[in-house]
Amino acid sequence: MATNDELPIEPHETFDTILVLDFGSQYSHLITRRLRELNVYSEMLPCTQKLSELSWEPKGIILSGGPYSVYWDDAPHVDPAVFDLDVPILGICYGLQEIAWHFGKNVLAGEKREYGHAFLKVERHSGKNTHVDALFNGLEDDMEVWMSHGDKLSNLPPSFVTIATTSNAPFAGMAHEDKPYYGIQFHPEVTHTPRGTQLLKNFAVDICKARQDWTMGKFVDQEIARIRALVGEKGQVIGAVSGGVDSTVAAKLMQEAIGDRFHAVLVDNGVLRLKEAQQVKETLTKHLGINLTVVDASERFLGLLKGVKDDPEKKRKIIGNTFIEVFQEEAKKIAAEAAGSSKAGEIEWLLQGTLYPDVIESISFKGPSATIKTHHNVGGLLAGMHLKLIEPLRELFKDEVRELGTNLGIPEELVWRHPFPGPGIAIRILGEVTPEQVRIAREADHIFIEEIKAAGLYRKISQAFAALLPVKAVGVMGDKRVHDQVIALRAVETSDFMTADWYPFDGQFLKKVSRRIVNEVEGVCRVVYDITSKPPGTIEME
Ligand SMILES: Nc1ncnc2c1ncn2[C@@H]1O[C@H](COP(=O)(O)OP(=O)(O)OP(=O)(O)O)[C@@H](O)[C@H]1O
Ligand SMILES: O=c1[nH]c(=O)c2[nH+]cn([C@@H]3O[C@H](COP(=O)(O)O)[C@@H](O)[C@H]3O)c2[nH]1
Ligand SMILES: NC(=O)CC[C@H](N)C(=O)O
Ligand SMILES: [Mg+2]
Repeated sequence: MATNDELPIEPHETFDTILVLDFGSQYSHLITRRLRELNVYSEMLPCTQKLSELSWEPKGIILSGGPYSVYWDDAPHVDPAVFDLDVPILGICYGLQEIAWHFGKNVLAGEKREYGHAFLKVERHSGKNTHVDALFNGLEDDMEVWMSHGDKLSNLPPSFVTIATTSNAPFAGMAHEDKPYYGIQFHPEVTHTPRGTQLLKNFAVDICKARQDWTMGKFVDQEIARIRALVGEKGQVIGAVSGGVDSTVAAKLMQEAIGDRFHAVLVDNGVLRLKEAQQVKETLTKHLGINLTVVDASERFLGLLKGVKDDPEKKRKIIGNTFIEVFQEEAKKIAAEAAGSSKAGEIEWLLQGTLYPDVIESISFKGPSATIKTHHNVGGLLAGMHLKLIEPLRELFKDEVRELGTNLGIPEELVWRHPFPGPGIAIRILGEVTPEQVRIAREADHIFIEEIKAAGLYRKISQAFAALLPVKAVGVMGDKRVHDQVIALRAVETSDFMTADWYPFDGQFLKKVSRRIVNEVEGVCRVVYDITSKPPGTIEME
């Protein structure tokens, strides 16, 4: 493990790094993911990144796809200084067009758009110019690829040769005769291009000569060393820990790094899942040795939520703000308790479970996307508390966090838990949140999840829950008329939670869940299944 003197501060300083410059494609982050799967470290920055402001040297640069046309007046362009760096460059789709535009201004709107599968013919040049073939080395002459473009090159820029064609795109692949510059019109990062990962490997490993040494184990060692150096010998850290995978993994890292100088706090806001606070406490304390305080603030939260009926944003704000208040009070208490002891230092740091997609969103050159709903945010704690942030997962994607959690010995059922929002069941109870409504929603949710697990479907589904609708329907139970509430089940499949599709359960499964909920949960006489994708729906109900 590194000592403080030789402390590796950022992964790009120790690992050979491929820089992805993002032009706004929906798939840009997948390029980074694919490279990391090859154990090549990669980071993504906006396409507008000034190279003079970059403090580290990439081994290679990939220009991503994007929704613009390079010939538009307001199209984004890469800092021309990338072509002065002595590193290989690969342009993908818009990226190819950007290279062509830089060298020849030769891109225009095609007569035919090309979306979906296409057959690529590779052109080899061995003999005179072997390096231009390097991108397709070891790949077949005919490849299935995936395209998504409307623009095309009118001709090759000077000094480039064709390395691949499709029936609609005579310049589907090009390479510079002397320099390691390549462009491809198709997307190697999507699974619909079956040999795409091999192509990215050819670029990163063979052409850029990047070492394949990015592993979770090394990342953990570095991160622990970095945390120790940041916090110092005495510093104390407080962390909001929900029992969700992100905050649990972050907490485990902190605990490994600084032991009992890390204080994890779980706020029971009265709208957690059934018996959740107890279970999380047990898992974190007993199995993971994390010093967790559960603050029971359920009455306070439910008191504040009383009477809030028609405005979901109001619920979210009440919960978000009260989280902050409770957390601040707790930080003060911990500091006061530690004040007398010899090891005590001030609480200067706040742990957050920020992931790479959140970072990407906030650095996007397009700016953050429109607010659909206010996600409760521990970042809001900063103003009053003057805490500095530690975000050990800020370079990782969710599936990498799961891998890291597994490496750290966190039990599988915790690592693979479905995400659960901070405002909890409150945003799954449409209408007023009362203790009785919480009971109904919780019990129904518990049955639904129990059945999903029993059917072996939990890992196939990305997120599932029961919501409680604010309407009553008539039913007949035991020959008596009932007038009770309606539960809506929701289960979705998604890779990034930005878009999602509802899960196609079979009828028998739904029958069983419905029967159990109506029989076992008092106050419910009907169950419906939500078959809305996102968009236009969102995953949560409010
Ligand atoms: N009940 C809670 N008590 C303390 N902190 C919480 C609570 N709920 C949420 N948080 C904080 O808010 C952060 C964001 O919540 P979010 O649900 O996105 O992440 P998570 O709970 O760690 O993981 P997951 O996405 O798997 O649910 C958490 O990482 C945690 O710091
Ligand atoms: O910690 C959180 N605080 C919130 O306020 C919040 N709102 C939504 N979510 C989660 O975000 C993902 C996308 O949800 P939506 O489609 O409903 O926006 C889903 O996984 C949601 O559960 C939240 N998580
Ligand atoms: N996917 C892309 O990068 C598309 C690039 C460009 N907008 C085109 O239509 O050709
Ligand atoms: Mg959560």
